[in-house]
Amino acid sequence: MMTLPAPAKLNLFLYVTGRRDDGYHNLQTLFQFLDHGDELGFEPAPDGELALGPALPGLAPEQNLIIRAARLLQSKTGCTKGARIHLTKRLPMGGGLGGGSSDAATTLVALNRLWRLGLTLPQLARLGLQLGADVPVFIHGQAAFAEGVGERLTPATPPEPWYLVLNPGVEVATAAVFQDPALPRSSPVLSLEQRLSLPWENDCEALVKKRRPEVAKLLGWLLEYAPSRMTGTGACVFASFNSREAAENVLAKAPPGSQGFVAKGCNRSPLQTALAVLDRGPSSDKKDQAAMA
Ligand SMILES: C[C@](O)(CO)[C@H](O)COP(=O)(O)OP(=O)(O)OC[C@H]1O[C@@H](n2ccc(N)nc2=O)[C@H](O)[C@@H]1O
Ligand SMILES: Nc1ncnc2c1ncn2[C@@H]1O[C@H](COP(=O)(O)OP(=O)(O)OP(=O)(O)O)[C@@H](O)[C@H]1O
Repeated sequence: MMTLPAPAKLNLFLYVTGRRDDGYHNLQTLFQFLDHGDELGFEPAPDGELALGPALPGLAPEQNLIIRAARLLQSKTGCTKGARIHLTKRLPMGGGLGGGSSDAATTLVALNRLWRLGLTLPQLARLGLQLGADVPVFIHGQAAFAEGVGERLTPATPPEPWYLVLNPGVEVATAAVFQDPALPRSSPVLSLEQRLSLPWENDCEALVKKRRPEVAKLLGWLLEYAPSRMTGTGACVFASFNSREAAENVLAKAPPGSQGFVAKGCNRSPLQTALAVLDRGPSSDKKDQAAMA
């Protein structure tokens, strides 16, 4: 079984700079990964068979981005191989942590290896974009300033603090936020340097706080302890700390009904780190040990 992580992302800032003719929005956002997320296991299966378990409540397997990613890869390459996929779901759905997109990205990268298709990361990222605006950054696996709908990526190296992520327990549909007439859509297009030097904000935050009092309440609570924001289109909120211990101390006091976790910000995706370990293989570990002895 090939086991690989599907990490969460945070949008450290998120500005909406305009609406395109197709209804999608141009953004300027800073993506960073977390060392916390879902986990996927992949095993070969015959005759193009695709099986996924356990099922996610309320989501038919054919709608799951994991199966959609696998089918897309089969149809684009004509591959007739199959896979059995095991999903350990840890990320809240509709939480703004990109769980579905990350699952799709890990599936594309893993099956490209399992089925020996030889697609490059840019080719996989182009395929992934058909599944969701956030999929390409998960495939490239490097923290990035994203523009366009999220597909134009410039690598970035923001600080890597500890984060406390809190989930108010409500699901926010991304499409509903982008369709809302009250969403501000005219932030200026600035350079990465300008964006980094200005305060980091999220253009969706005020609207979601208004529509979802649970988000407003939790963010208000968290702001008492540390600088805090919403990620993506919500509903999760996050605050940064200098140490794991400081973040865990605040988690221990979190209001009843909220759920959360502490994780480290990573500019290199845990998926890339796991793939590098796979590539090195057990034999090169032994060689390293021998070289160090
Ligand atoms: C807002 C972010 O979370 C920032 O990371 C993402 O850009 C959202 O990415 P995602 O969940 O992969 O979104 P998609 O599945 O591609 O799109 C969901 C819906 O959100 C809207 N949408 C999404 C991304 C974008 N740049 N403009 C949009 O208007 C579209 O109505 C779309 O139908
Ligand atoms: N493997 C999957 N994991 C989670 N959601 C999935 C998956 N496949 C399909 N979905 C659908 O996608 C929707 C959004 O899920 P996701 O967890 O990616 O939201 P999100 O964290 O808000 O993402 P983003 O920040 O990219 O908007 C879910 O409500 C669900 O209907």
